[in-house]
Amino acid sequence: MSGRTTVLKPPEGAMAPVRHPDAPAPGELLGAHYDQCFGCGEQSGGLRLRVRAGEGVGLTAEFTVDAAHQGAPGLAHGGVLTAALDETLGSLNWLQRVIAVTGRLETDFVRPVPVGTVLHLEARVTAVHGRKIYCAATGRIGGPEGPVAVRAEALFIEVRVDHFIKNGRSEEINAALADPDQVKVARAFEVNP
Ligand SMILES: CCCCCCCC(=O)SCCNC(=O)CCNC(=O)[C@H](O)C(C)(C)COP(=O)(O)OP(=O)(O)OC[C@H]1O[C@@H](n2cnc3c(N)ncnc32)[C@H](O)[C@@H]1OP(=O)(O)O
Repeated sequence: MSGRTTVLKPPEGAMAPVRHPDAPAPGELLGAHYDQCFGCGEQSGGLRLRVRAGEGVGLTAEFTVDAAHQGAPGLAHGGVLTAALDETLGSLNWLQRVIAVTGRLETDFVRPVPVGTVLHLEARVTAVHGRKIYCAATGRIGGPEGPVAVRAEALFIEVRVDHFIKNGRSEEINAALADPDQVKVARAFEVNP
């Protein structure tokens, strides 16, 4: 028995995900979509996640747990590990060229993750039904084939770019829109150019 909520099970009629023909090639580093992003940006205390496109609608990522990510002494905080899973899963949308946000995310914490550990993440979209994108991820320690420390299933919901413009604080929205680099502007709002 998985114990997962049924909303994370793709309904009858769900389709296989489709990789966009212009998606980054397998092995290609995706880079930060927004330099202030807690997950993939460079600011101190953030996760500085490095994500690479994989085959199909799948990818891999690495996250190094540092002292700023602790919960218990010497161990990663569970919320930080969930954030790493969320960011990794969110990056899948780049491969489909869809703008989507996390609606629901359920995490299993299988093993404690010490500070200094590199978490090797792998994520894939399992199904799509209308605006709903079903996906799953694992995080392993000790290497990409090491034991699973965390895993998650999630449901992302496709949104329009207005979702960010309407809901984000105007200070950051205006600053992001004012960037002369139009590629950076598009990426900040999760539209993979
Ligand atoms: C490179 C990318 C990096 C990305 C960073 C990582 C991703 C993130 O962390 S994104 C930030 C966190 N998420 C958010 O802030 C989202 C906040 N929530 C919202 O804005 C809205 O609730 C939103 C957009 C998810 C859904 O609202 P709305 O567009 O009105 O959709 P709505 O009509 O209610 O629902 C659409 C469908 O989704 C389902 N749904 C919506 N929310 C959920 C949920 N939480 N759980 C299960 N199902 C849901 C609905 O049941 C409905 O299903 P159906 O079509 O079968 O009836």
